[in-house]
Amino acid sequence: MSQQRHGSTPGNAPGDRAGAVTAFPDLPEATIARLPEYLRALHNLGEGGADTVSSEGLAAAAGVNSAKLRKDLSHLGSYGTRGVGYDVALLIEQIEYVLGLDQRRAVCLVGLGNLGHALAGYDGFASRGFKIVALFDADVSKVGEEIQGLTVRHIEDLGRVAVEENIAIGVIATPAGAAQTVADVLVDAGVTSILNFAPCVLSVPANVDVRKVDLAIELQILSFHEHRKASLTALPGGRSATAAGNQEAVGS
Ligand SMILES: NC(=O)c1ccc[n+]([C@@H]2O[C@H](COP(=O)([O-])OP(=O)(O)OC[C@H]3O[C@@H](n4cnc5c(N)ncnc54)[C@H](O)[C@@H]3O)[C@@H](O)[C@H]2O)c1
Repeated sequence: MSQQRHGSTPGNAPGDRAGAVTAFPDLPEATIARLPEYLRALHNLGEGGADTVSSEGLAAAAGVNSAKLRKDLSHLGSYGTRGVGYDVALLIEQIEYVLGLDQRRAVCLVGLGNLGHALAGYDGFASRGFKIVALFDADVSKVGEEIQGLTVRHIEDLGRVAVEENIAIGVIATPAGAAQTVADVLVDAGVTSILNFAPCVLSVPANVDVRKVDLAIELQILSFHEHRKASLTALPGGRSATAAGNQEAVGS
């Protein structure tokens, strides 16, 4: 098998955008979720001087199993070269193309409280294809504040600024009680992708994509795994005494 360039599979060639529009790869959600992990690992490998990487090497660097990785990359038409592996630069290009990272997306952030300040102050988004171009809050005492060279604007200005700045993605970092109102403002402004940090479900039109980030949910999932590990070690032959204590603590 040989590594195939974009275009060897219909519709994923950086140099063949017209084809891509007509046959954009229809990727499983789980694959889409892993592509950024591959990309991060590939950038690290490239910065470390690697030109090629085996599927096992990339899988280990991305923290997934290699069969899953090969399957994921086959969706992009990328199979690697037997005995050589994947071309790091080419694979970066392919993944960035599929994720749409070859176009820098303008992002706005709504809610400049504790979380909003941390997000606005983070300089790692730009290197990964995103630029925060506008900040909004409803609290007049925050309007006018400068954060990382941007001035906090009033939420009432969002509609106008979204058009001026061609904002593609809106990040919500307001309390849950305000998040739906903010989502409505974003949707009315033509924003079709929302990243929601508020712990609530948003109601949006079908053409709007919402991703939710909830650290409490992640902790609850880890809690489940802790609980399960404790249950297993409590079985005969396991570390029952310690496990029983853990299980009680997790389950309480
Ligand atoms: N996803 C996570 O893992 C995670 C972690 C921490 C906090 N959060 C959530 O993030 C949100 C923000 O948390 P925080 O600690 O920064 O809160 P905060 O109270 O410090 O800040 C909220 C900000 O939103 C602004 N705001 C309120 N209503 C608004 C509106 N209608 N339009 C524009 N701005 C408005 C407030 O003026 C304030 O500046 C909360 O919903 C919180 O539960 C999520």
